[in-house]
Amino acid sequence: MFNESESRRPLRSSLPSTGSAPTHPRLLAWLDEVVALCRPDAIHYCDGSAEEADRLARQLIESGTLIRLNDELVPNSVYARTDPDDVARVEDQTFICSEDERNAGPTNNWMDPAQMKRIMSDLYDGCMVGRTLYVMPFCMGHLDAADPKFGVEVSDSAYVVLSMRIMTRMGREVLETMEETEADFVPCLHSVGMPLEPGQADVPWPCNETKYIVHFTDEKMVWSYGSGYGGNSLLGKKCYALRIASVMARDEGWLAEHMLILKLISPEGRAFHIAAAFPSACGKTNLAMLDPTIEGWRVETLGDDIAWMRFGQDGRLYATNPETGFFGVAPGTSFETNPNAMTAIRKGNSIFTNVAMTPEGDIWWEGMTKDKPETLSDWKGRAWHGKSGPEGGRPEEKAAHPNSRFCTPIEQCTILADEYHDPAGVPIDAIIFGGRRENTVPLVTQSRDWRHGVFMGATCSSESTAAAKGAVGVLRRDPMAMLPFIGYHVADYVQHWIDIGKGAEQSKLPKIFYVNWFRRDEDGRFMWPGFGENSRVLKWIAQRIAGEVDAMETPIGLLPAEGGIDVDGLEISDEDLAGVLGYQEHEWRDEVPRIGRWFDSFGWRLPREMVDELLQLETALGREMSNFGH
Ligand SMILES: Nc1nc2c(ncn2[C@@H]2O[C@H](COP(=O)(O)OP(=O)(O)OP(=O)(O)O)[C@@H](O)[C@H]2O)c(=O)[nH]1
Ligand SMILES: O=C([O-])CC(=O)C(=O)O
Ligand SMILES: [Mn+2]
Repeated sequence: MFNESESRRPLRSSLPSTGSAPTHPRLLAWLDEVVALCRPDAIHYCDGSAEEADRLARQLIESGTLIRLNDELVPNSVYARTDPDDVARVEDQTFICSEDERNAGPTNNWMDPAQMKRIMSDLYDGCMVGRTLYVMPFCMGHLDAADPKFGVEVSDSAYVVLSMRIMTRMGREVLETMEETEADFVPCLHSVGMPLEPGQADVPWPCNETKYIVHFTDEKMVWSYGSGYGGNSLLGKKCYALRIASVMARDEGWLAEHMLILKLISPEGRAFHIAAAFPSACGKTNLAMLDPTIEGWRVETLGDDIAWMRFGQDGRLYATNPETGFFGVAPGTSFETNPNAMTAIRKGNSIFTNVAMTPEGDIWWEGMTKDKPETLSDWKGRAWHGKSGPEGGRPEEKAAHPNSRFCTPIEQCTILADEYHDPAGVPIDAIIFGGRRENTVPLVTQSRDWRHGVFMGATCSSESTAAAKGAVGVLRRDPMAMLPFIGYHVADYVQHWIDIGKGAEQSKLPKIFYVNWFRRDEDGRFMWPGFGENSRVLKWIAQRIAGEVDAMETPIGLLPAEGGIDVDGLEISDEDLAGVLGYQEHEWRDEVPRIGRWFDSFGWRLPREMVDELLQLETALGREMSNFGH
């Protein structure tokens, strides 16, 4: 695959190695090529064991990449500070390299796969000199799933090994299953892009200014170079479970989505399964672990970031979480906002990246406690005293990077639903789309039907966050919260959603809702308290599914009727409540041409159904305008 066969290149078999080598023929052939190209000094075949993780953590602590945290406060946990320029996904440098440019579509960067391979092979040439190559067989989803999805990540970063072990099923058992069943796998090649010459000292966070996150979607292969940060380096997550899997899902008739999965249980004990898509840093982890403020209602967690949904024998859509950990946004997480996440985190066995640290060796971030500790060392390693900000910095700086993260095993979540362990997953009753909009989009809207729901998802928009490099707070369309993760043409993706609905028995399809927790008043204050109070919206959704409450038909969809949302005991002014629940016609009249321009960008592949929906919205708004005479 690299068009290289020079004899000076090292042979894998001549390298010092630890762990047991695979026998899988395709894997061996691929490893031979990687070794010849990247030229690591040694190779380690990961077994995924706790002993292996311990050993690697100790090495990384010694070399200065990791700091051990206080065992009494966060047991068995470590802390990493990245290079200040390697803190988020790099969407500009993320590519979908399909053979045919037209299949990448207008929302992805594209390059000819052969050209990309030439560029990256030059970068990979000798990129692991002085380093160890780690081989990580992994499985996204259950090993005993009907159609298990295997991958093998090879990386020169032990931080990646420790993180992959938390986030995926990784190691010996996976390899054995792959070998026994002669299963194919997605090759995922990762390098931090910083070789070490003999005698050259390493830096705490090796990376390269040049970064590429590349998906060969026809071949089903991932190449990542230059970044050690989560979404760029843990290749099972966004690269495989969303970008590559979305292509598989299109071809095989299922859905790979950027969604949390939760189980909502009513006071009578009735269970509702809900999948919800919000863009990065817009509230998936928080909703997945929600602690309801309303009497008698409970939430159990199934997943907080990725959902794979397939039709079951009974014609219903079943969701599974292919991951085994949380890679959650730290700032804003507290015992008040997300007690379940805090409890899971406090059990330890976690990796914290770019948070702040107290002198006692505890973690801290903005929003964790009301008051900032007196002394801290921040995510850049600078000392903080009192309120004055970092030494040599500005007082308004944050001690934890806004995209700092905790990486924690999902099993530590005390409200994990039993069904998480079921390879068949859970039947989904409702799908929620959402975004971060300071205006226009009401707290909750139900779609009239599947097609209208797909329209809501396809036109979903959000203000950008710190989860990706670039300006924060810029409004962009983010279809189904998948904008950075669709592995093919966005129009075909929306068509796929429409087709999923067409092929199904309508009454068995999940109901679709659109929510917005982020509406603000003129002073920029959030009008809806959010977090645990979002349970009031979930209750309305459950009651809609059960047919227990009425809704109001409006041009934009079905809104809660007067008194429909349970606000018993909620501290909210009538003005704020009306402000979040209602919709402003003038805002929607402004929204229609924006949606039109968004759809224009799809080109001729834009599904006809979406044009119809937009026309219907426009007409309904027009009619409404004349009805009310303004
Ligand atoms: N105002 C408000 N903020 C919220 C709410 N839910 C979450 N947030 C904030 O949104 C930010 C991100 O929330 P997360 O739940 O971590 O987002 P996510 O969608 O899981 O993010 P990724 O892991 O990047 O995919 C945090 O700062 C939260 O405090 C809410 O209901 N209201
Ligand atoms: O992928 C990452 O780095 C973190 C994440 O969940 C997201 O950005 O949606
Ligand atoms: Mn995410």
